[in-house]
Amino acid sequence: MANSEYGYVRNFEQGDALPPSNWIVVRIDGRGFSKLCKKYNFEKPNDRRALDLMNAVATEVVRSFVDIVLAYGQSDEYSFVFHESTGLFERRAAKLATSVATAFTAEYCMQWSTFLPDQPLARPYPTFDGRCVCYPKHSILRDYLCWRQADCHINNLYNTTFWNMVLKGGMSTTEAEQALKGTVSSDKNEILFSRFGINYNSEPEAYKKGTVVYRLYVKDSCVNGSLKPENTGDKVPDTASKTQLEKERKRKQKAQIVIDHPDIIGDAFWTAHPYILASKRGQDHGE
Ligand SMILES: Nc1nc2c(ncn2[C@@H]2O[C@H](COP(=O)(O)OP(=O)(O)OP(=O)(O)O)[C@@H](O)[C@H]2O)c(=O)[nH]1
Ligand SMILES: [Mg+2]
Ligand SMILES: [Mg+2]
Repeated sequence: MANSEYGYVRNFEQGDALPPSNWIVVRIDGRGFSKLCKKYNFEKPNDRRALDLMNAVATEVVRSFVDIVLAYGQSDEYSFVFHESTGLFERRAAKLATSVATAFTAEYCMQWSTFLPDQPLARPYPTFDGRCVCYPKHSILRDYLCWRQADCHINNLYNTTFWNMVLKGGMSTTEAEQALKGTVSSDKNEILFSRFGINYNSEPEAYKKGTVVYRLYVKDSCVNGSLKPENTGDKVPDTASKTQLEKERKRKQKAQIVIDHPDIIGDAFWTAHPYILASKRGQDHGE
């Protein structure tokens, strides 16, 4: 059929392969979740059940795409970081974004009743959009993750203060909005403490920092994020053999997946887990 008179229509398709040696972030975001959260009476500003659902779903997505090295989530979004060396779907942007977003959507709907058993899901069902962004350097990828975590903190501090003023302080939403105009972080901390007896620092880490999902490897079982080659002495081949790649894939599938709420702006998390963003052998760009 390829050579039929209709074959030429393929020429209208646009290539969308992402550049090599870039970290690829697929960020998914809930469509119209402001409305959805109202419809299902999600607790304000954070609904633990909805958050747990998002994290359980992200864990399954990480499990099913072995080239995802880390995922970071907050609110109705999750960023999935694919290793810079991934060859999945020939790095085609649309395939990556749609595959992750649809996997997330399907899993979210399937797991909904486990986390919100009293709220039967009805149409329009929750959906998530997805986009790919490339980061050419490990340091820029780190800045991207800092950006999302800082956003989580800023929004959570605002929302926590706002909803306390409304739900406990008896203000209307307009009054609370007006009162918070022009305030900085320390003002909000002070409002929370003096009016509601809340020490913001004691709020749950999951709300303040968002969630990180990653594979936990037993110490020393990996070299630069790759399986330590067996029976090769100290020699590490530049290009992994098919058997090695297959072994590595299996090891990733079996690895324990961790859900945690660490600070990812500072260095401590990255120093403790150097394999997460490690370049593979032969692909180190000397950063
Ligand atoms: N009540 C409540 N709302 C939440 C929770 N998590 C997320 N949201 C809401 O979800 C919305 C997410 O914001 P956006 O993604 O910017 O907006 P959206 O309505 O999803 O719109 P689009 O993403 O543009 O389709 C915000 O309104 C949040 O307040 C929660 O745990 N509780
Ligand atoms: Mg949204
Ligand atoms: Mg959002």
